[in-house]
Amino acid sequence: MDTFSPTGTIMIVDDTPANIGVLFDSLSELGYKVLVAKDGESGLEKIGQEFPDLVLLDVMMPGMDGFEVCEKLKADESTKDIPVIFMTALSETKEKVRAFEAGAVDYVTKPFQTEEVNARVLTHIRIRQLQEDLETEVECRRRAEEQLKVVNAELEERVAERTTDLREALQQVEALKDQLEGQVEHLQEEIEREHNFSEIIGKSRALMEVLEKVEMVAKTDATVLITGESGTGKELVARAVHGASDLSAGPLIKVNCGAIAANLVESELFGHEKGSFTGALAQRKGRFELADGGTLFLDEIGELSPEVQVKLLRVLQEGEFERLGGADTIKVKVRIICATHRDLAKLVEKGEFREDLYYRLNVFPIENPPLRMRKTDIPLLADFFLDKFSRKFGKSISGFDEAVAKRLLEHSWPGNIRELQNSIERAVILCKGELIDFGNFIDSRSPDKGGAPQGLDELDKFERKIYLRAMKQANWKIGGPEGAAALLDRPVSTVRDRVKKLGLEPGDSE
Ligand SMILES: Nc1ncnc2c1ncn2[C@@H]1O[C@H](COP(=O)(O)OP(=O)(O)OP(=O)(O)O)[C@@H](O)[C@H]1O
Repeated sequence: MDTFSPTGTIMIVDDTPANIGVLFDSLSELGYKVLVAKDGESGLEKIGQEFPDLVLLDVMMPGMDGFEVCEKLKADESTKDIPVIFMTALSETKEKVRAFEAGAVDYVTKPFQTEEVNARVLTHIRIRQLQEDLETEVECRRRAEEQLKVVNAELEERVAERTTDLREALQQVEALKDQLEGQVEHLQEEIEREHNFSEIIGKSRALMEVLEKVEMVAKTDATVLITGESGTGKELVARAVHGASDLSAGPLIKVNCGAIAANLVESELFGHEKGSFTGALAQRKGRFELADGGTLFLDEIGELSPEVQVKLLRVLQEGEFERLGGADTIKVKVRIICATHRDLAKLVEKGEFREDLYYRLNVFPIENPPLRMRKTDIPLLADFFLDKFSRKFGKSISGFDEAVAKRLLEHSWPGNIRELQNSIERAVILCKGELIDFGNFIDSRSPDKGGAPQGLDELDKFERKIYLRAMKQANWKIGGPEGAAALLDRPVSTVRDRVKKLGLEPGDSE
């Protein structure tokens, strides 16, 4: 059902009062507000003031006729949308066409039926209102769309800003992650290194460089030549290379080339068949055979005799050898690590060491720095040995007194870590209190009788005493199984050097 009710303002422009009267009554009765004008000019003026919702316009009027009024209304932006219904007595189609051309929406023919006029008025008011509603809605939508566009643009801008922020943050996080991963890797390597080489005490840069080299070479099968002064831990480094290698499950066989009597070196290295020489009571496997599938550590390689150097070269080149007195060729897979405290290059120069063997051995050199070049390790090592020997001898010694701690750092340690270790072992034995003091470094029960040259410090004096005793016991022989070197468990060349430096001679007193 149509619920549209007649509301709004209607302007009647007509020069015939009777017409106005009829229309006024019937439209007012329906509920419209009705305005009237009696000619074109005043009608136009009133419409411009009141803006009615519809105009009923007479065509034939004195002065300005209906067509002209209508054209003027349509030409004015403020009134052009007001619907105009012509009232005409003309039945000529031409006139009606003209009315539409002037902008009318409809016409009624005079004399008119009020129902028809009412129905047309209501229809056009309704159309006009629907049109207005539509226009309002279109405008609302247009505004909403515009606002939406603005909001979208703002959002897009914010999203772009946020994306840039997030990207930057992400880049920073990634950089941080890389950095942290690097640090973790480095720390893991350090922990691993410390764990892998846990028996090697020290944190000095020089020692770390040695351990880095150990790690690098361990996984290869390259021959390693460890150099460095006596007592710097060359054997420990050799063990570390073996321990970190793929052969670690295999044996590590050590040969001290300097300690074996020259005539036995061959048999030691390559083995012998029963009866191959006097005293060869049974077949014996040499160290090369024993080391098969593992590592052979040739310590004091610089002490090898020229004959054995040739044989060693052959094994290294061909990986095979024969036992002494044997005919069978034995093949082995052995990784070689050698060590020396001597300058092999100099020995080559002097013709005491084969050049070709030197190059075979010197594939991957590792130089162990002397203790005086890594002083930061001294307190760590001293504490380590103090702890070790305190336990061993069941003593509770908490440390070193200040003077000793200072002296330990100042001493030049010609015998390196071995010397430090031996000094601390003796001091622990002699120590009666809780702290190691200077007195513990001198054997107080055998006072110095002036046999030692002046100028040696306490540690050197003690070393002198030890060497002198060993030399006396060995009847002043340095090499050989009963020589002083074997007694002291030190290389012949070292003992020879020290005896000379300490100025020891038969007849010296302690
Ligand atoms: N970094 C270290 N941490 C703990 N102990 C060490 C360290 N370096 C060496 N030592 C100890 O010092 C002693 C001497 O070390 P090692 O025998 O390895 O020295 P070397 O250089 O082979 O000596 P040489 O040339 O006289 O044979 C050993 O008892 C060893 O355990």
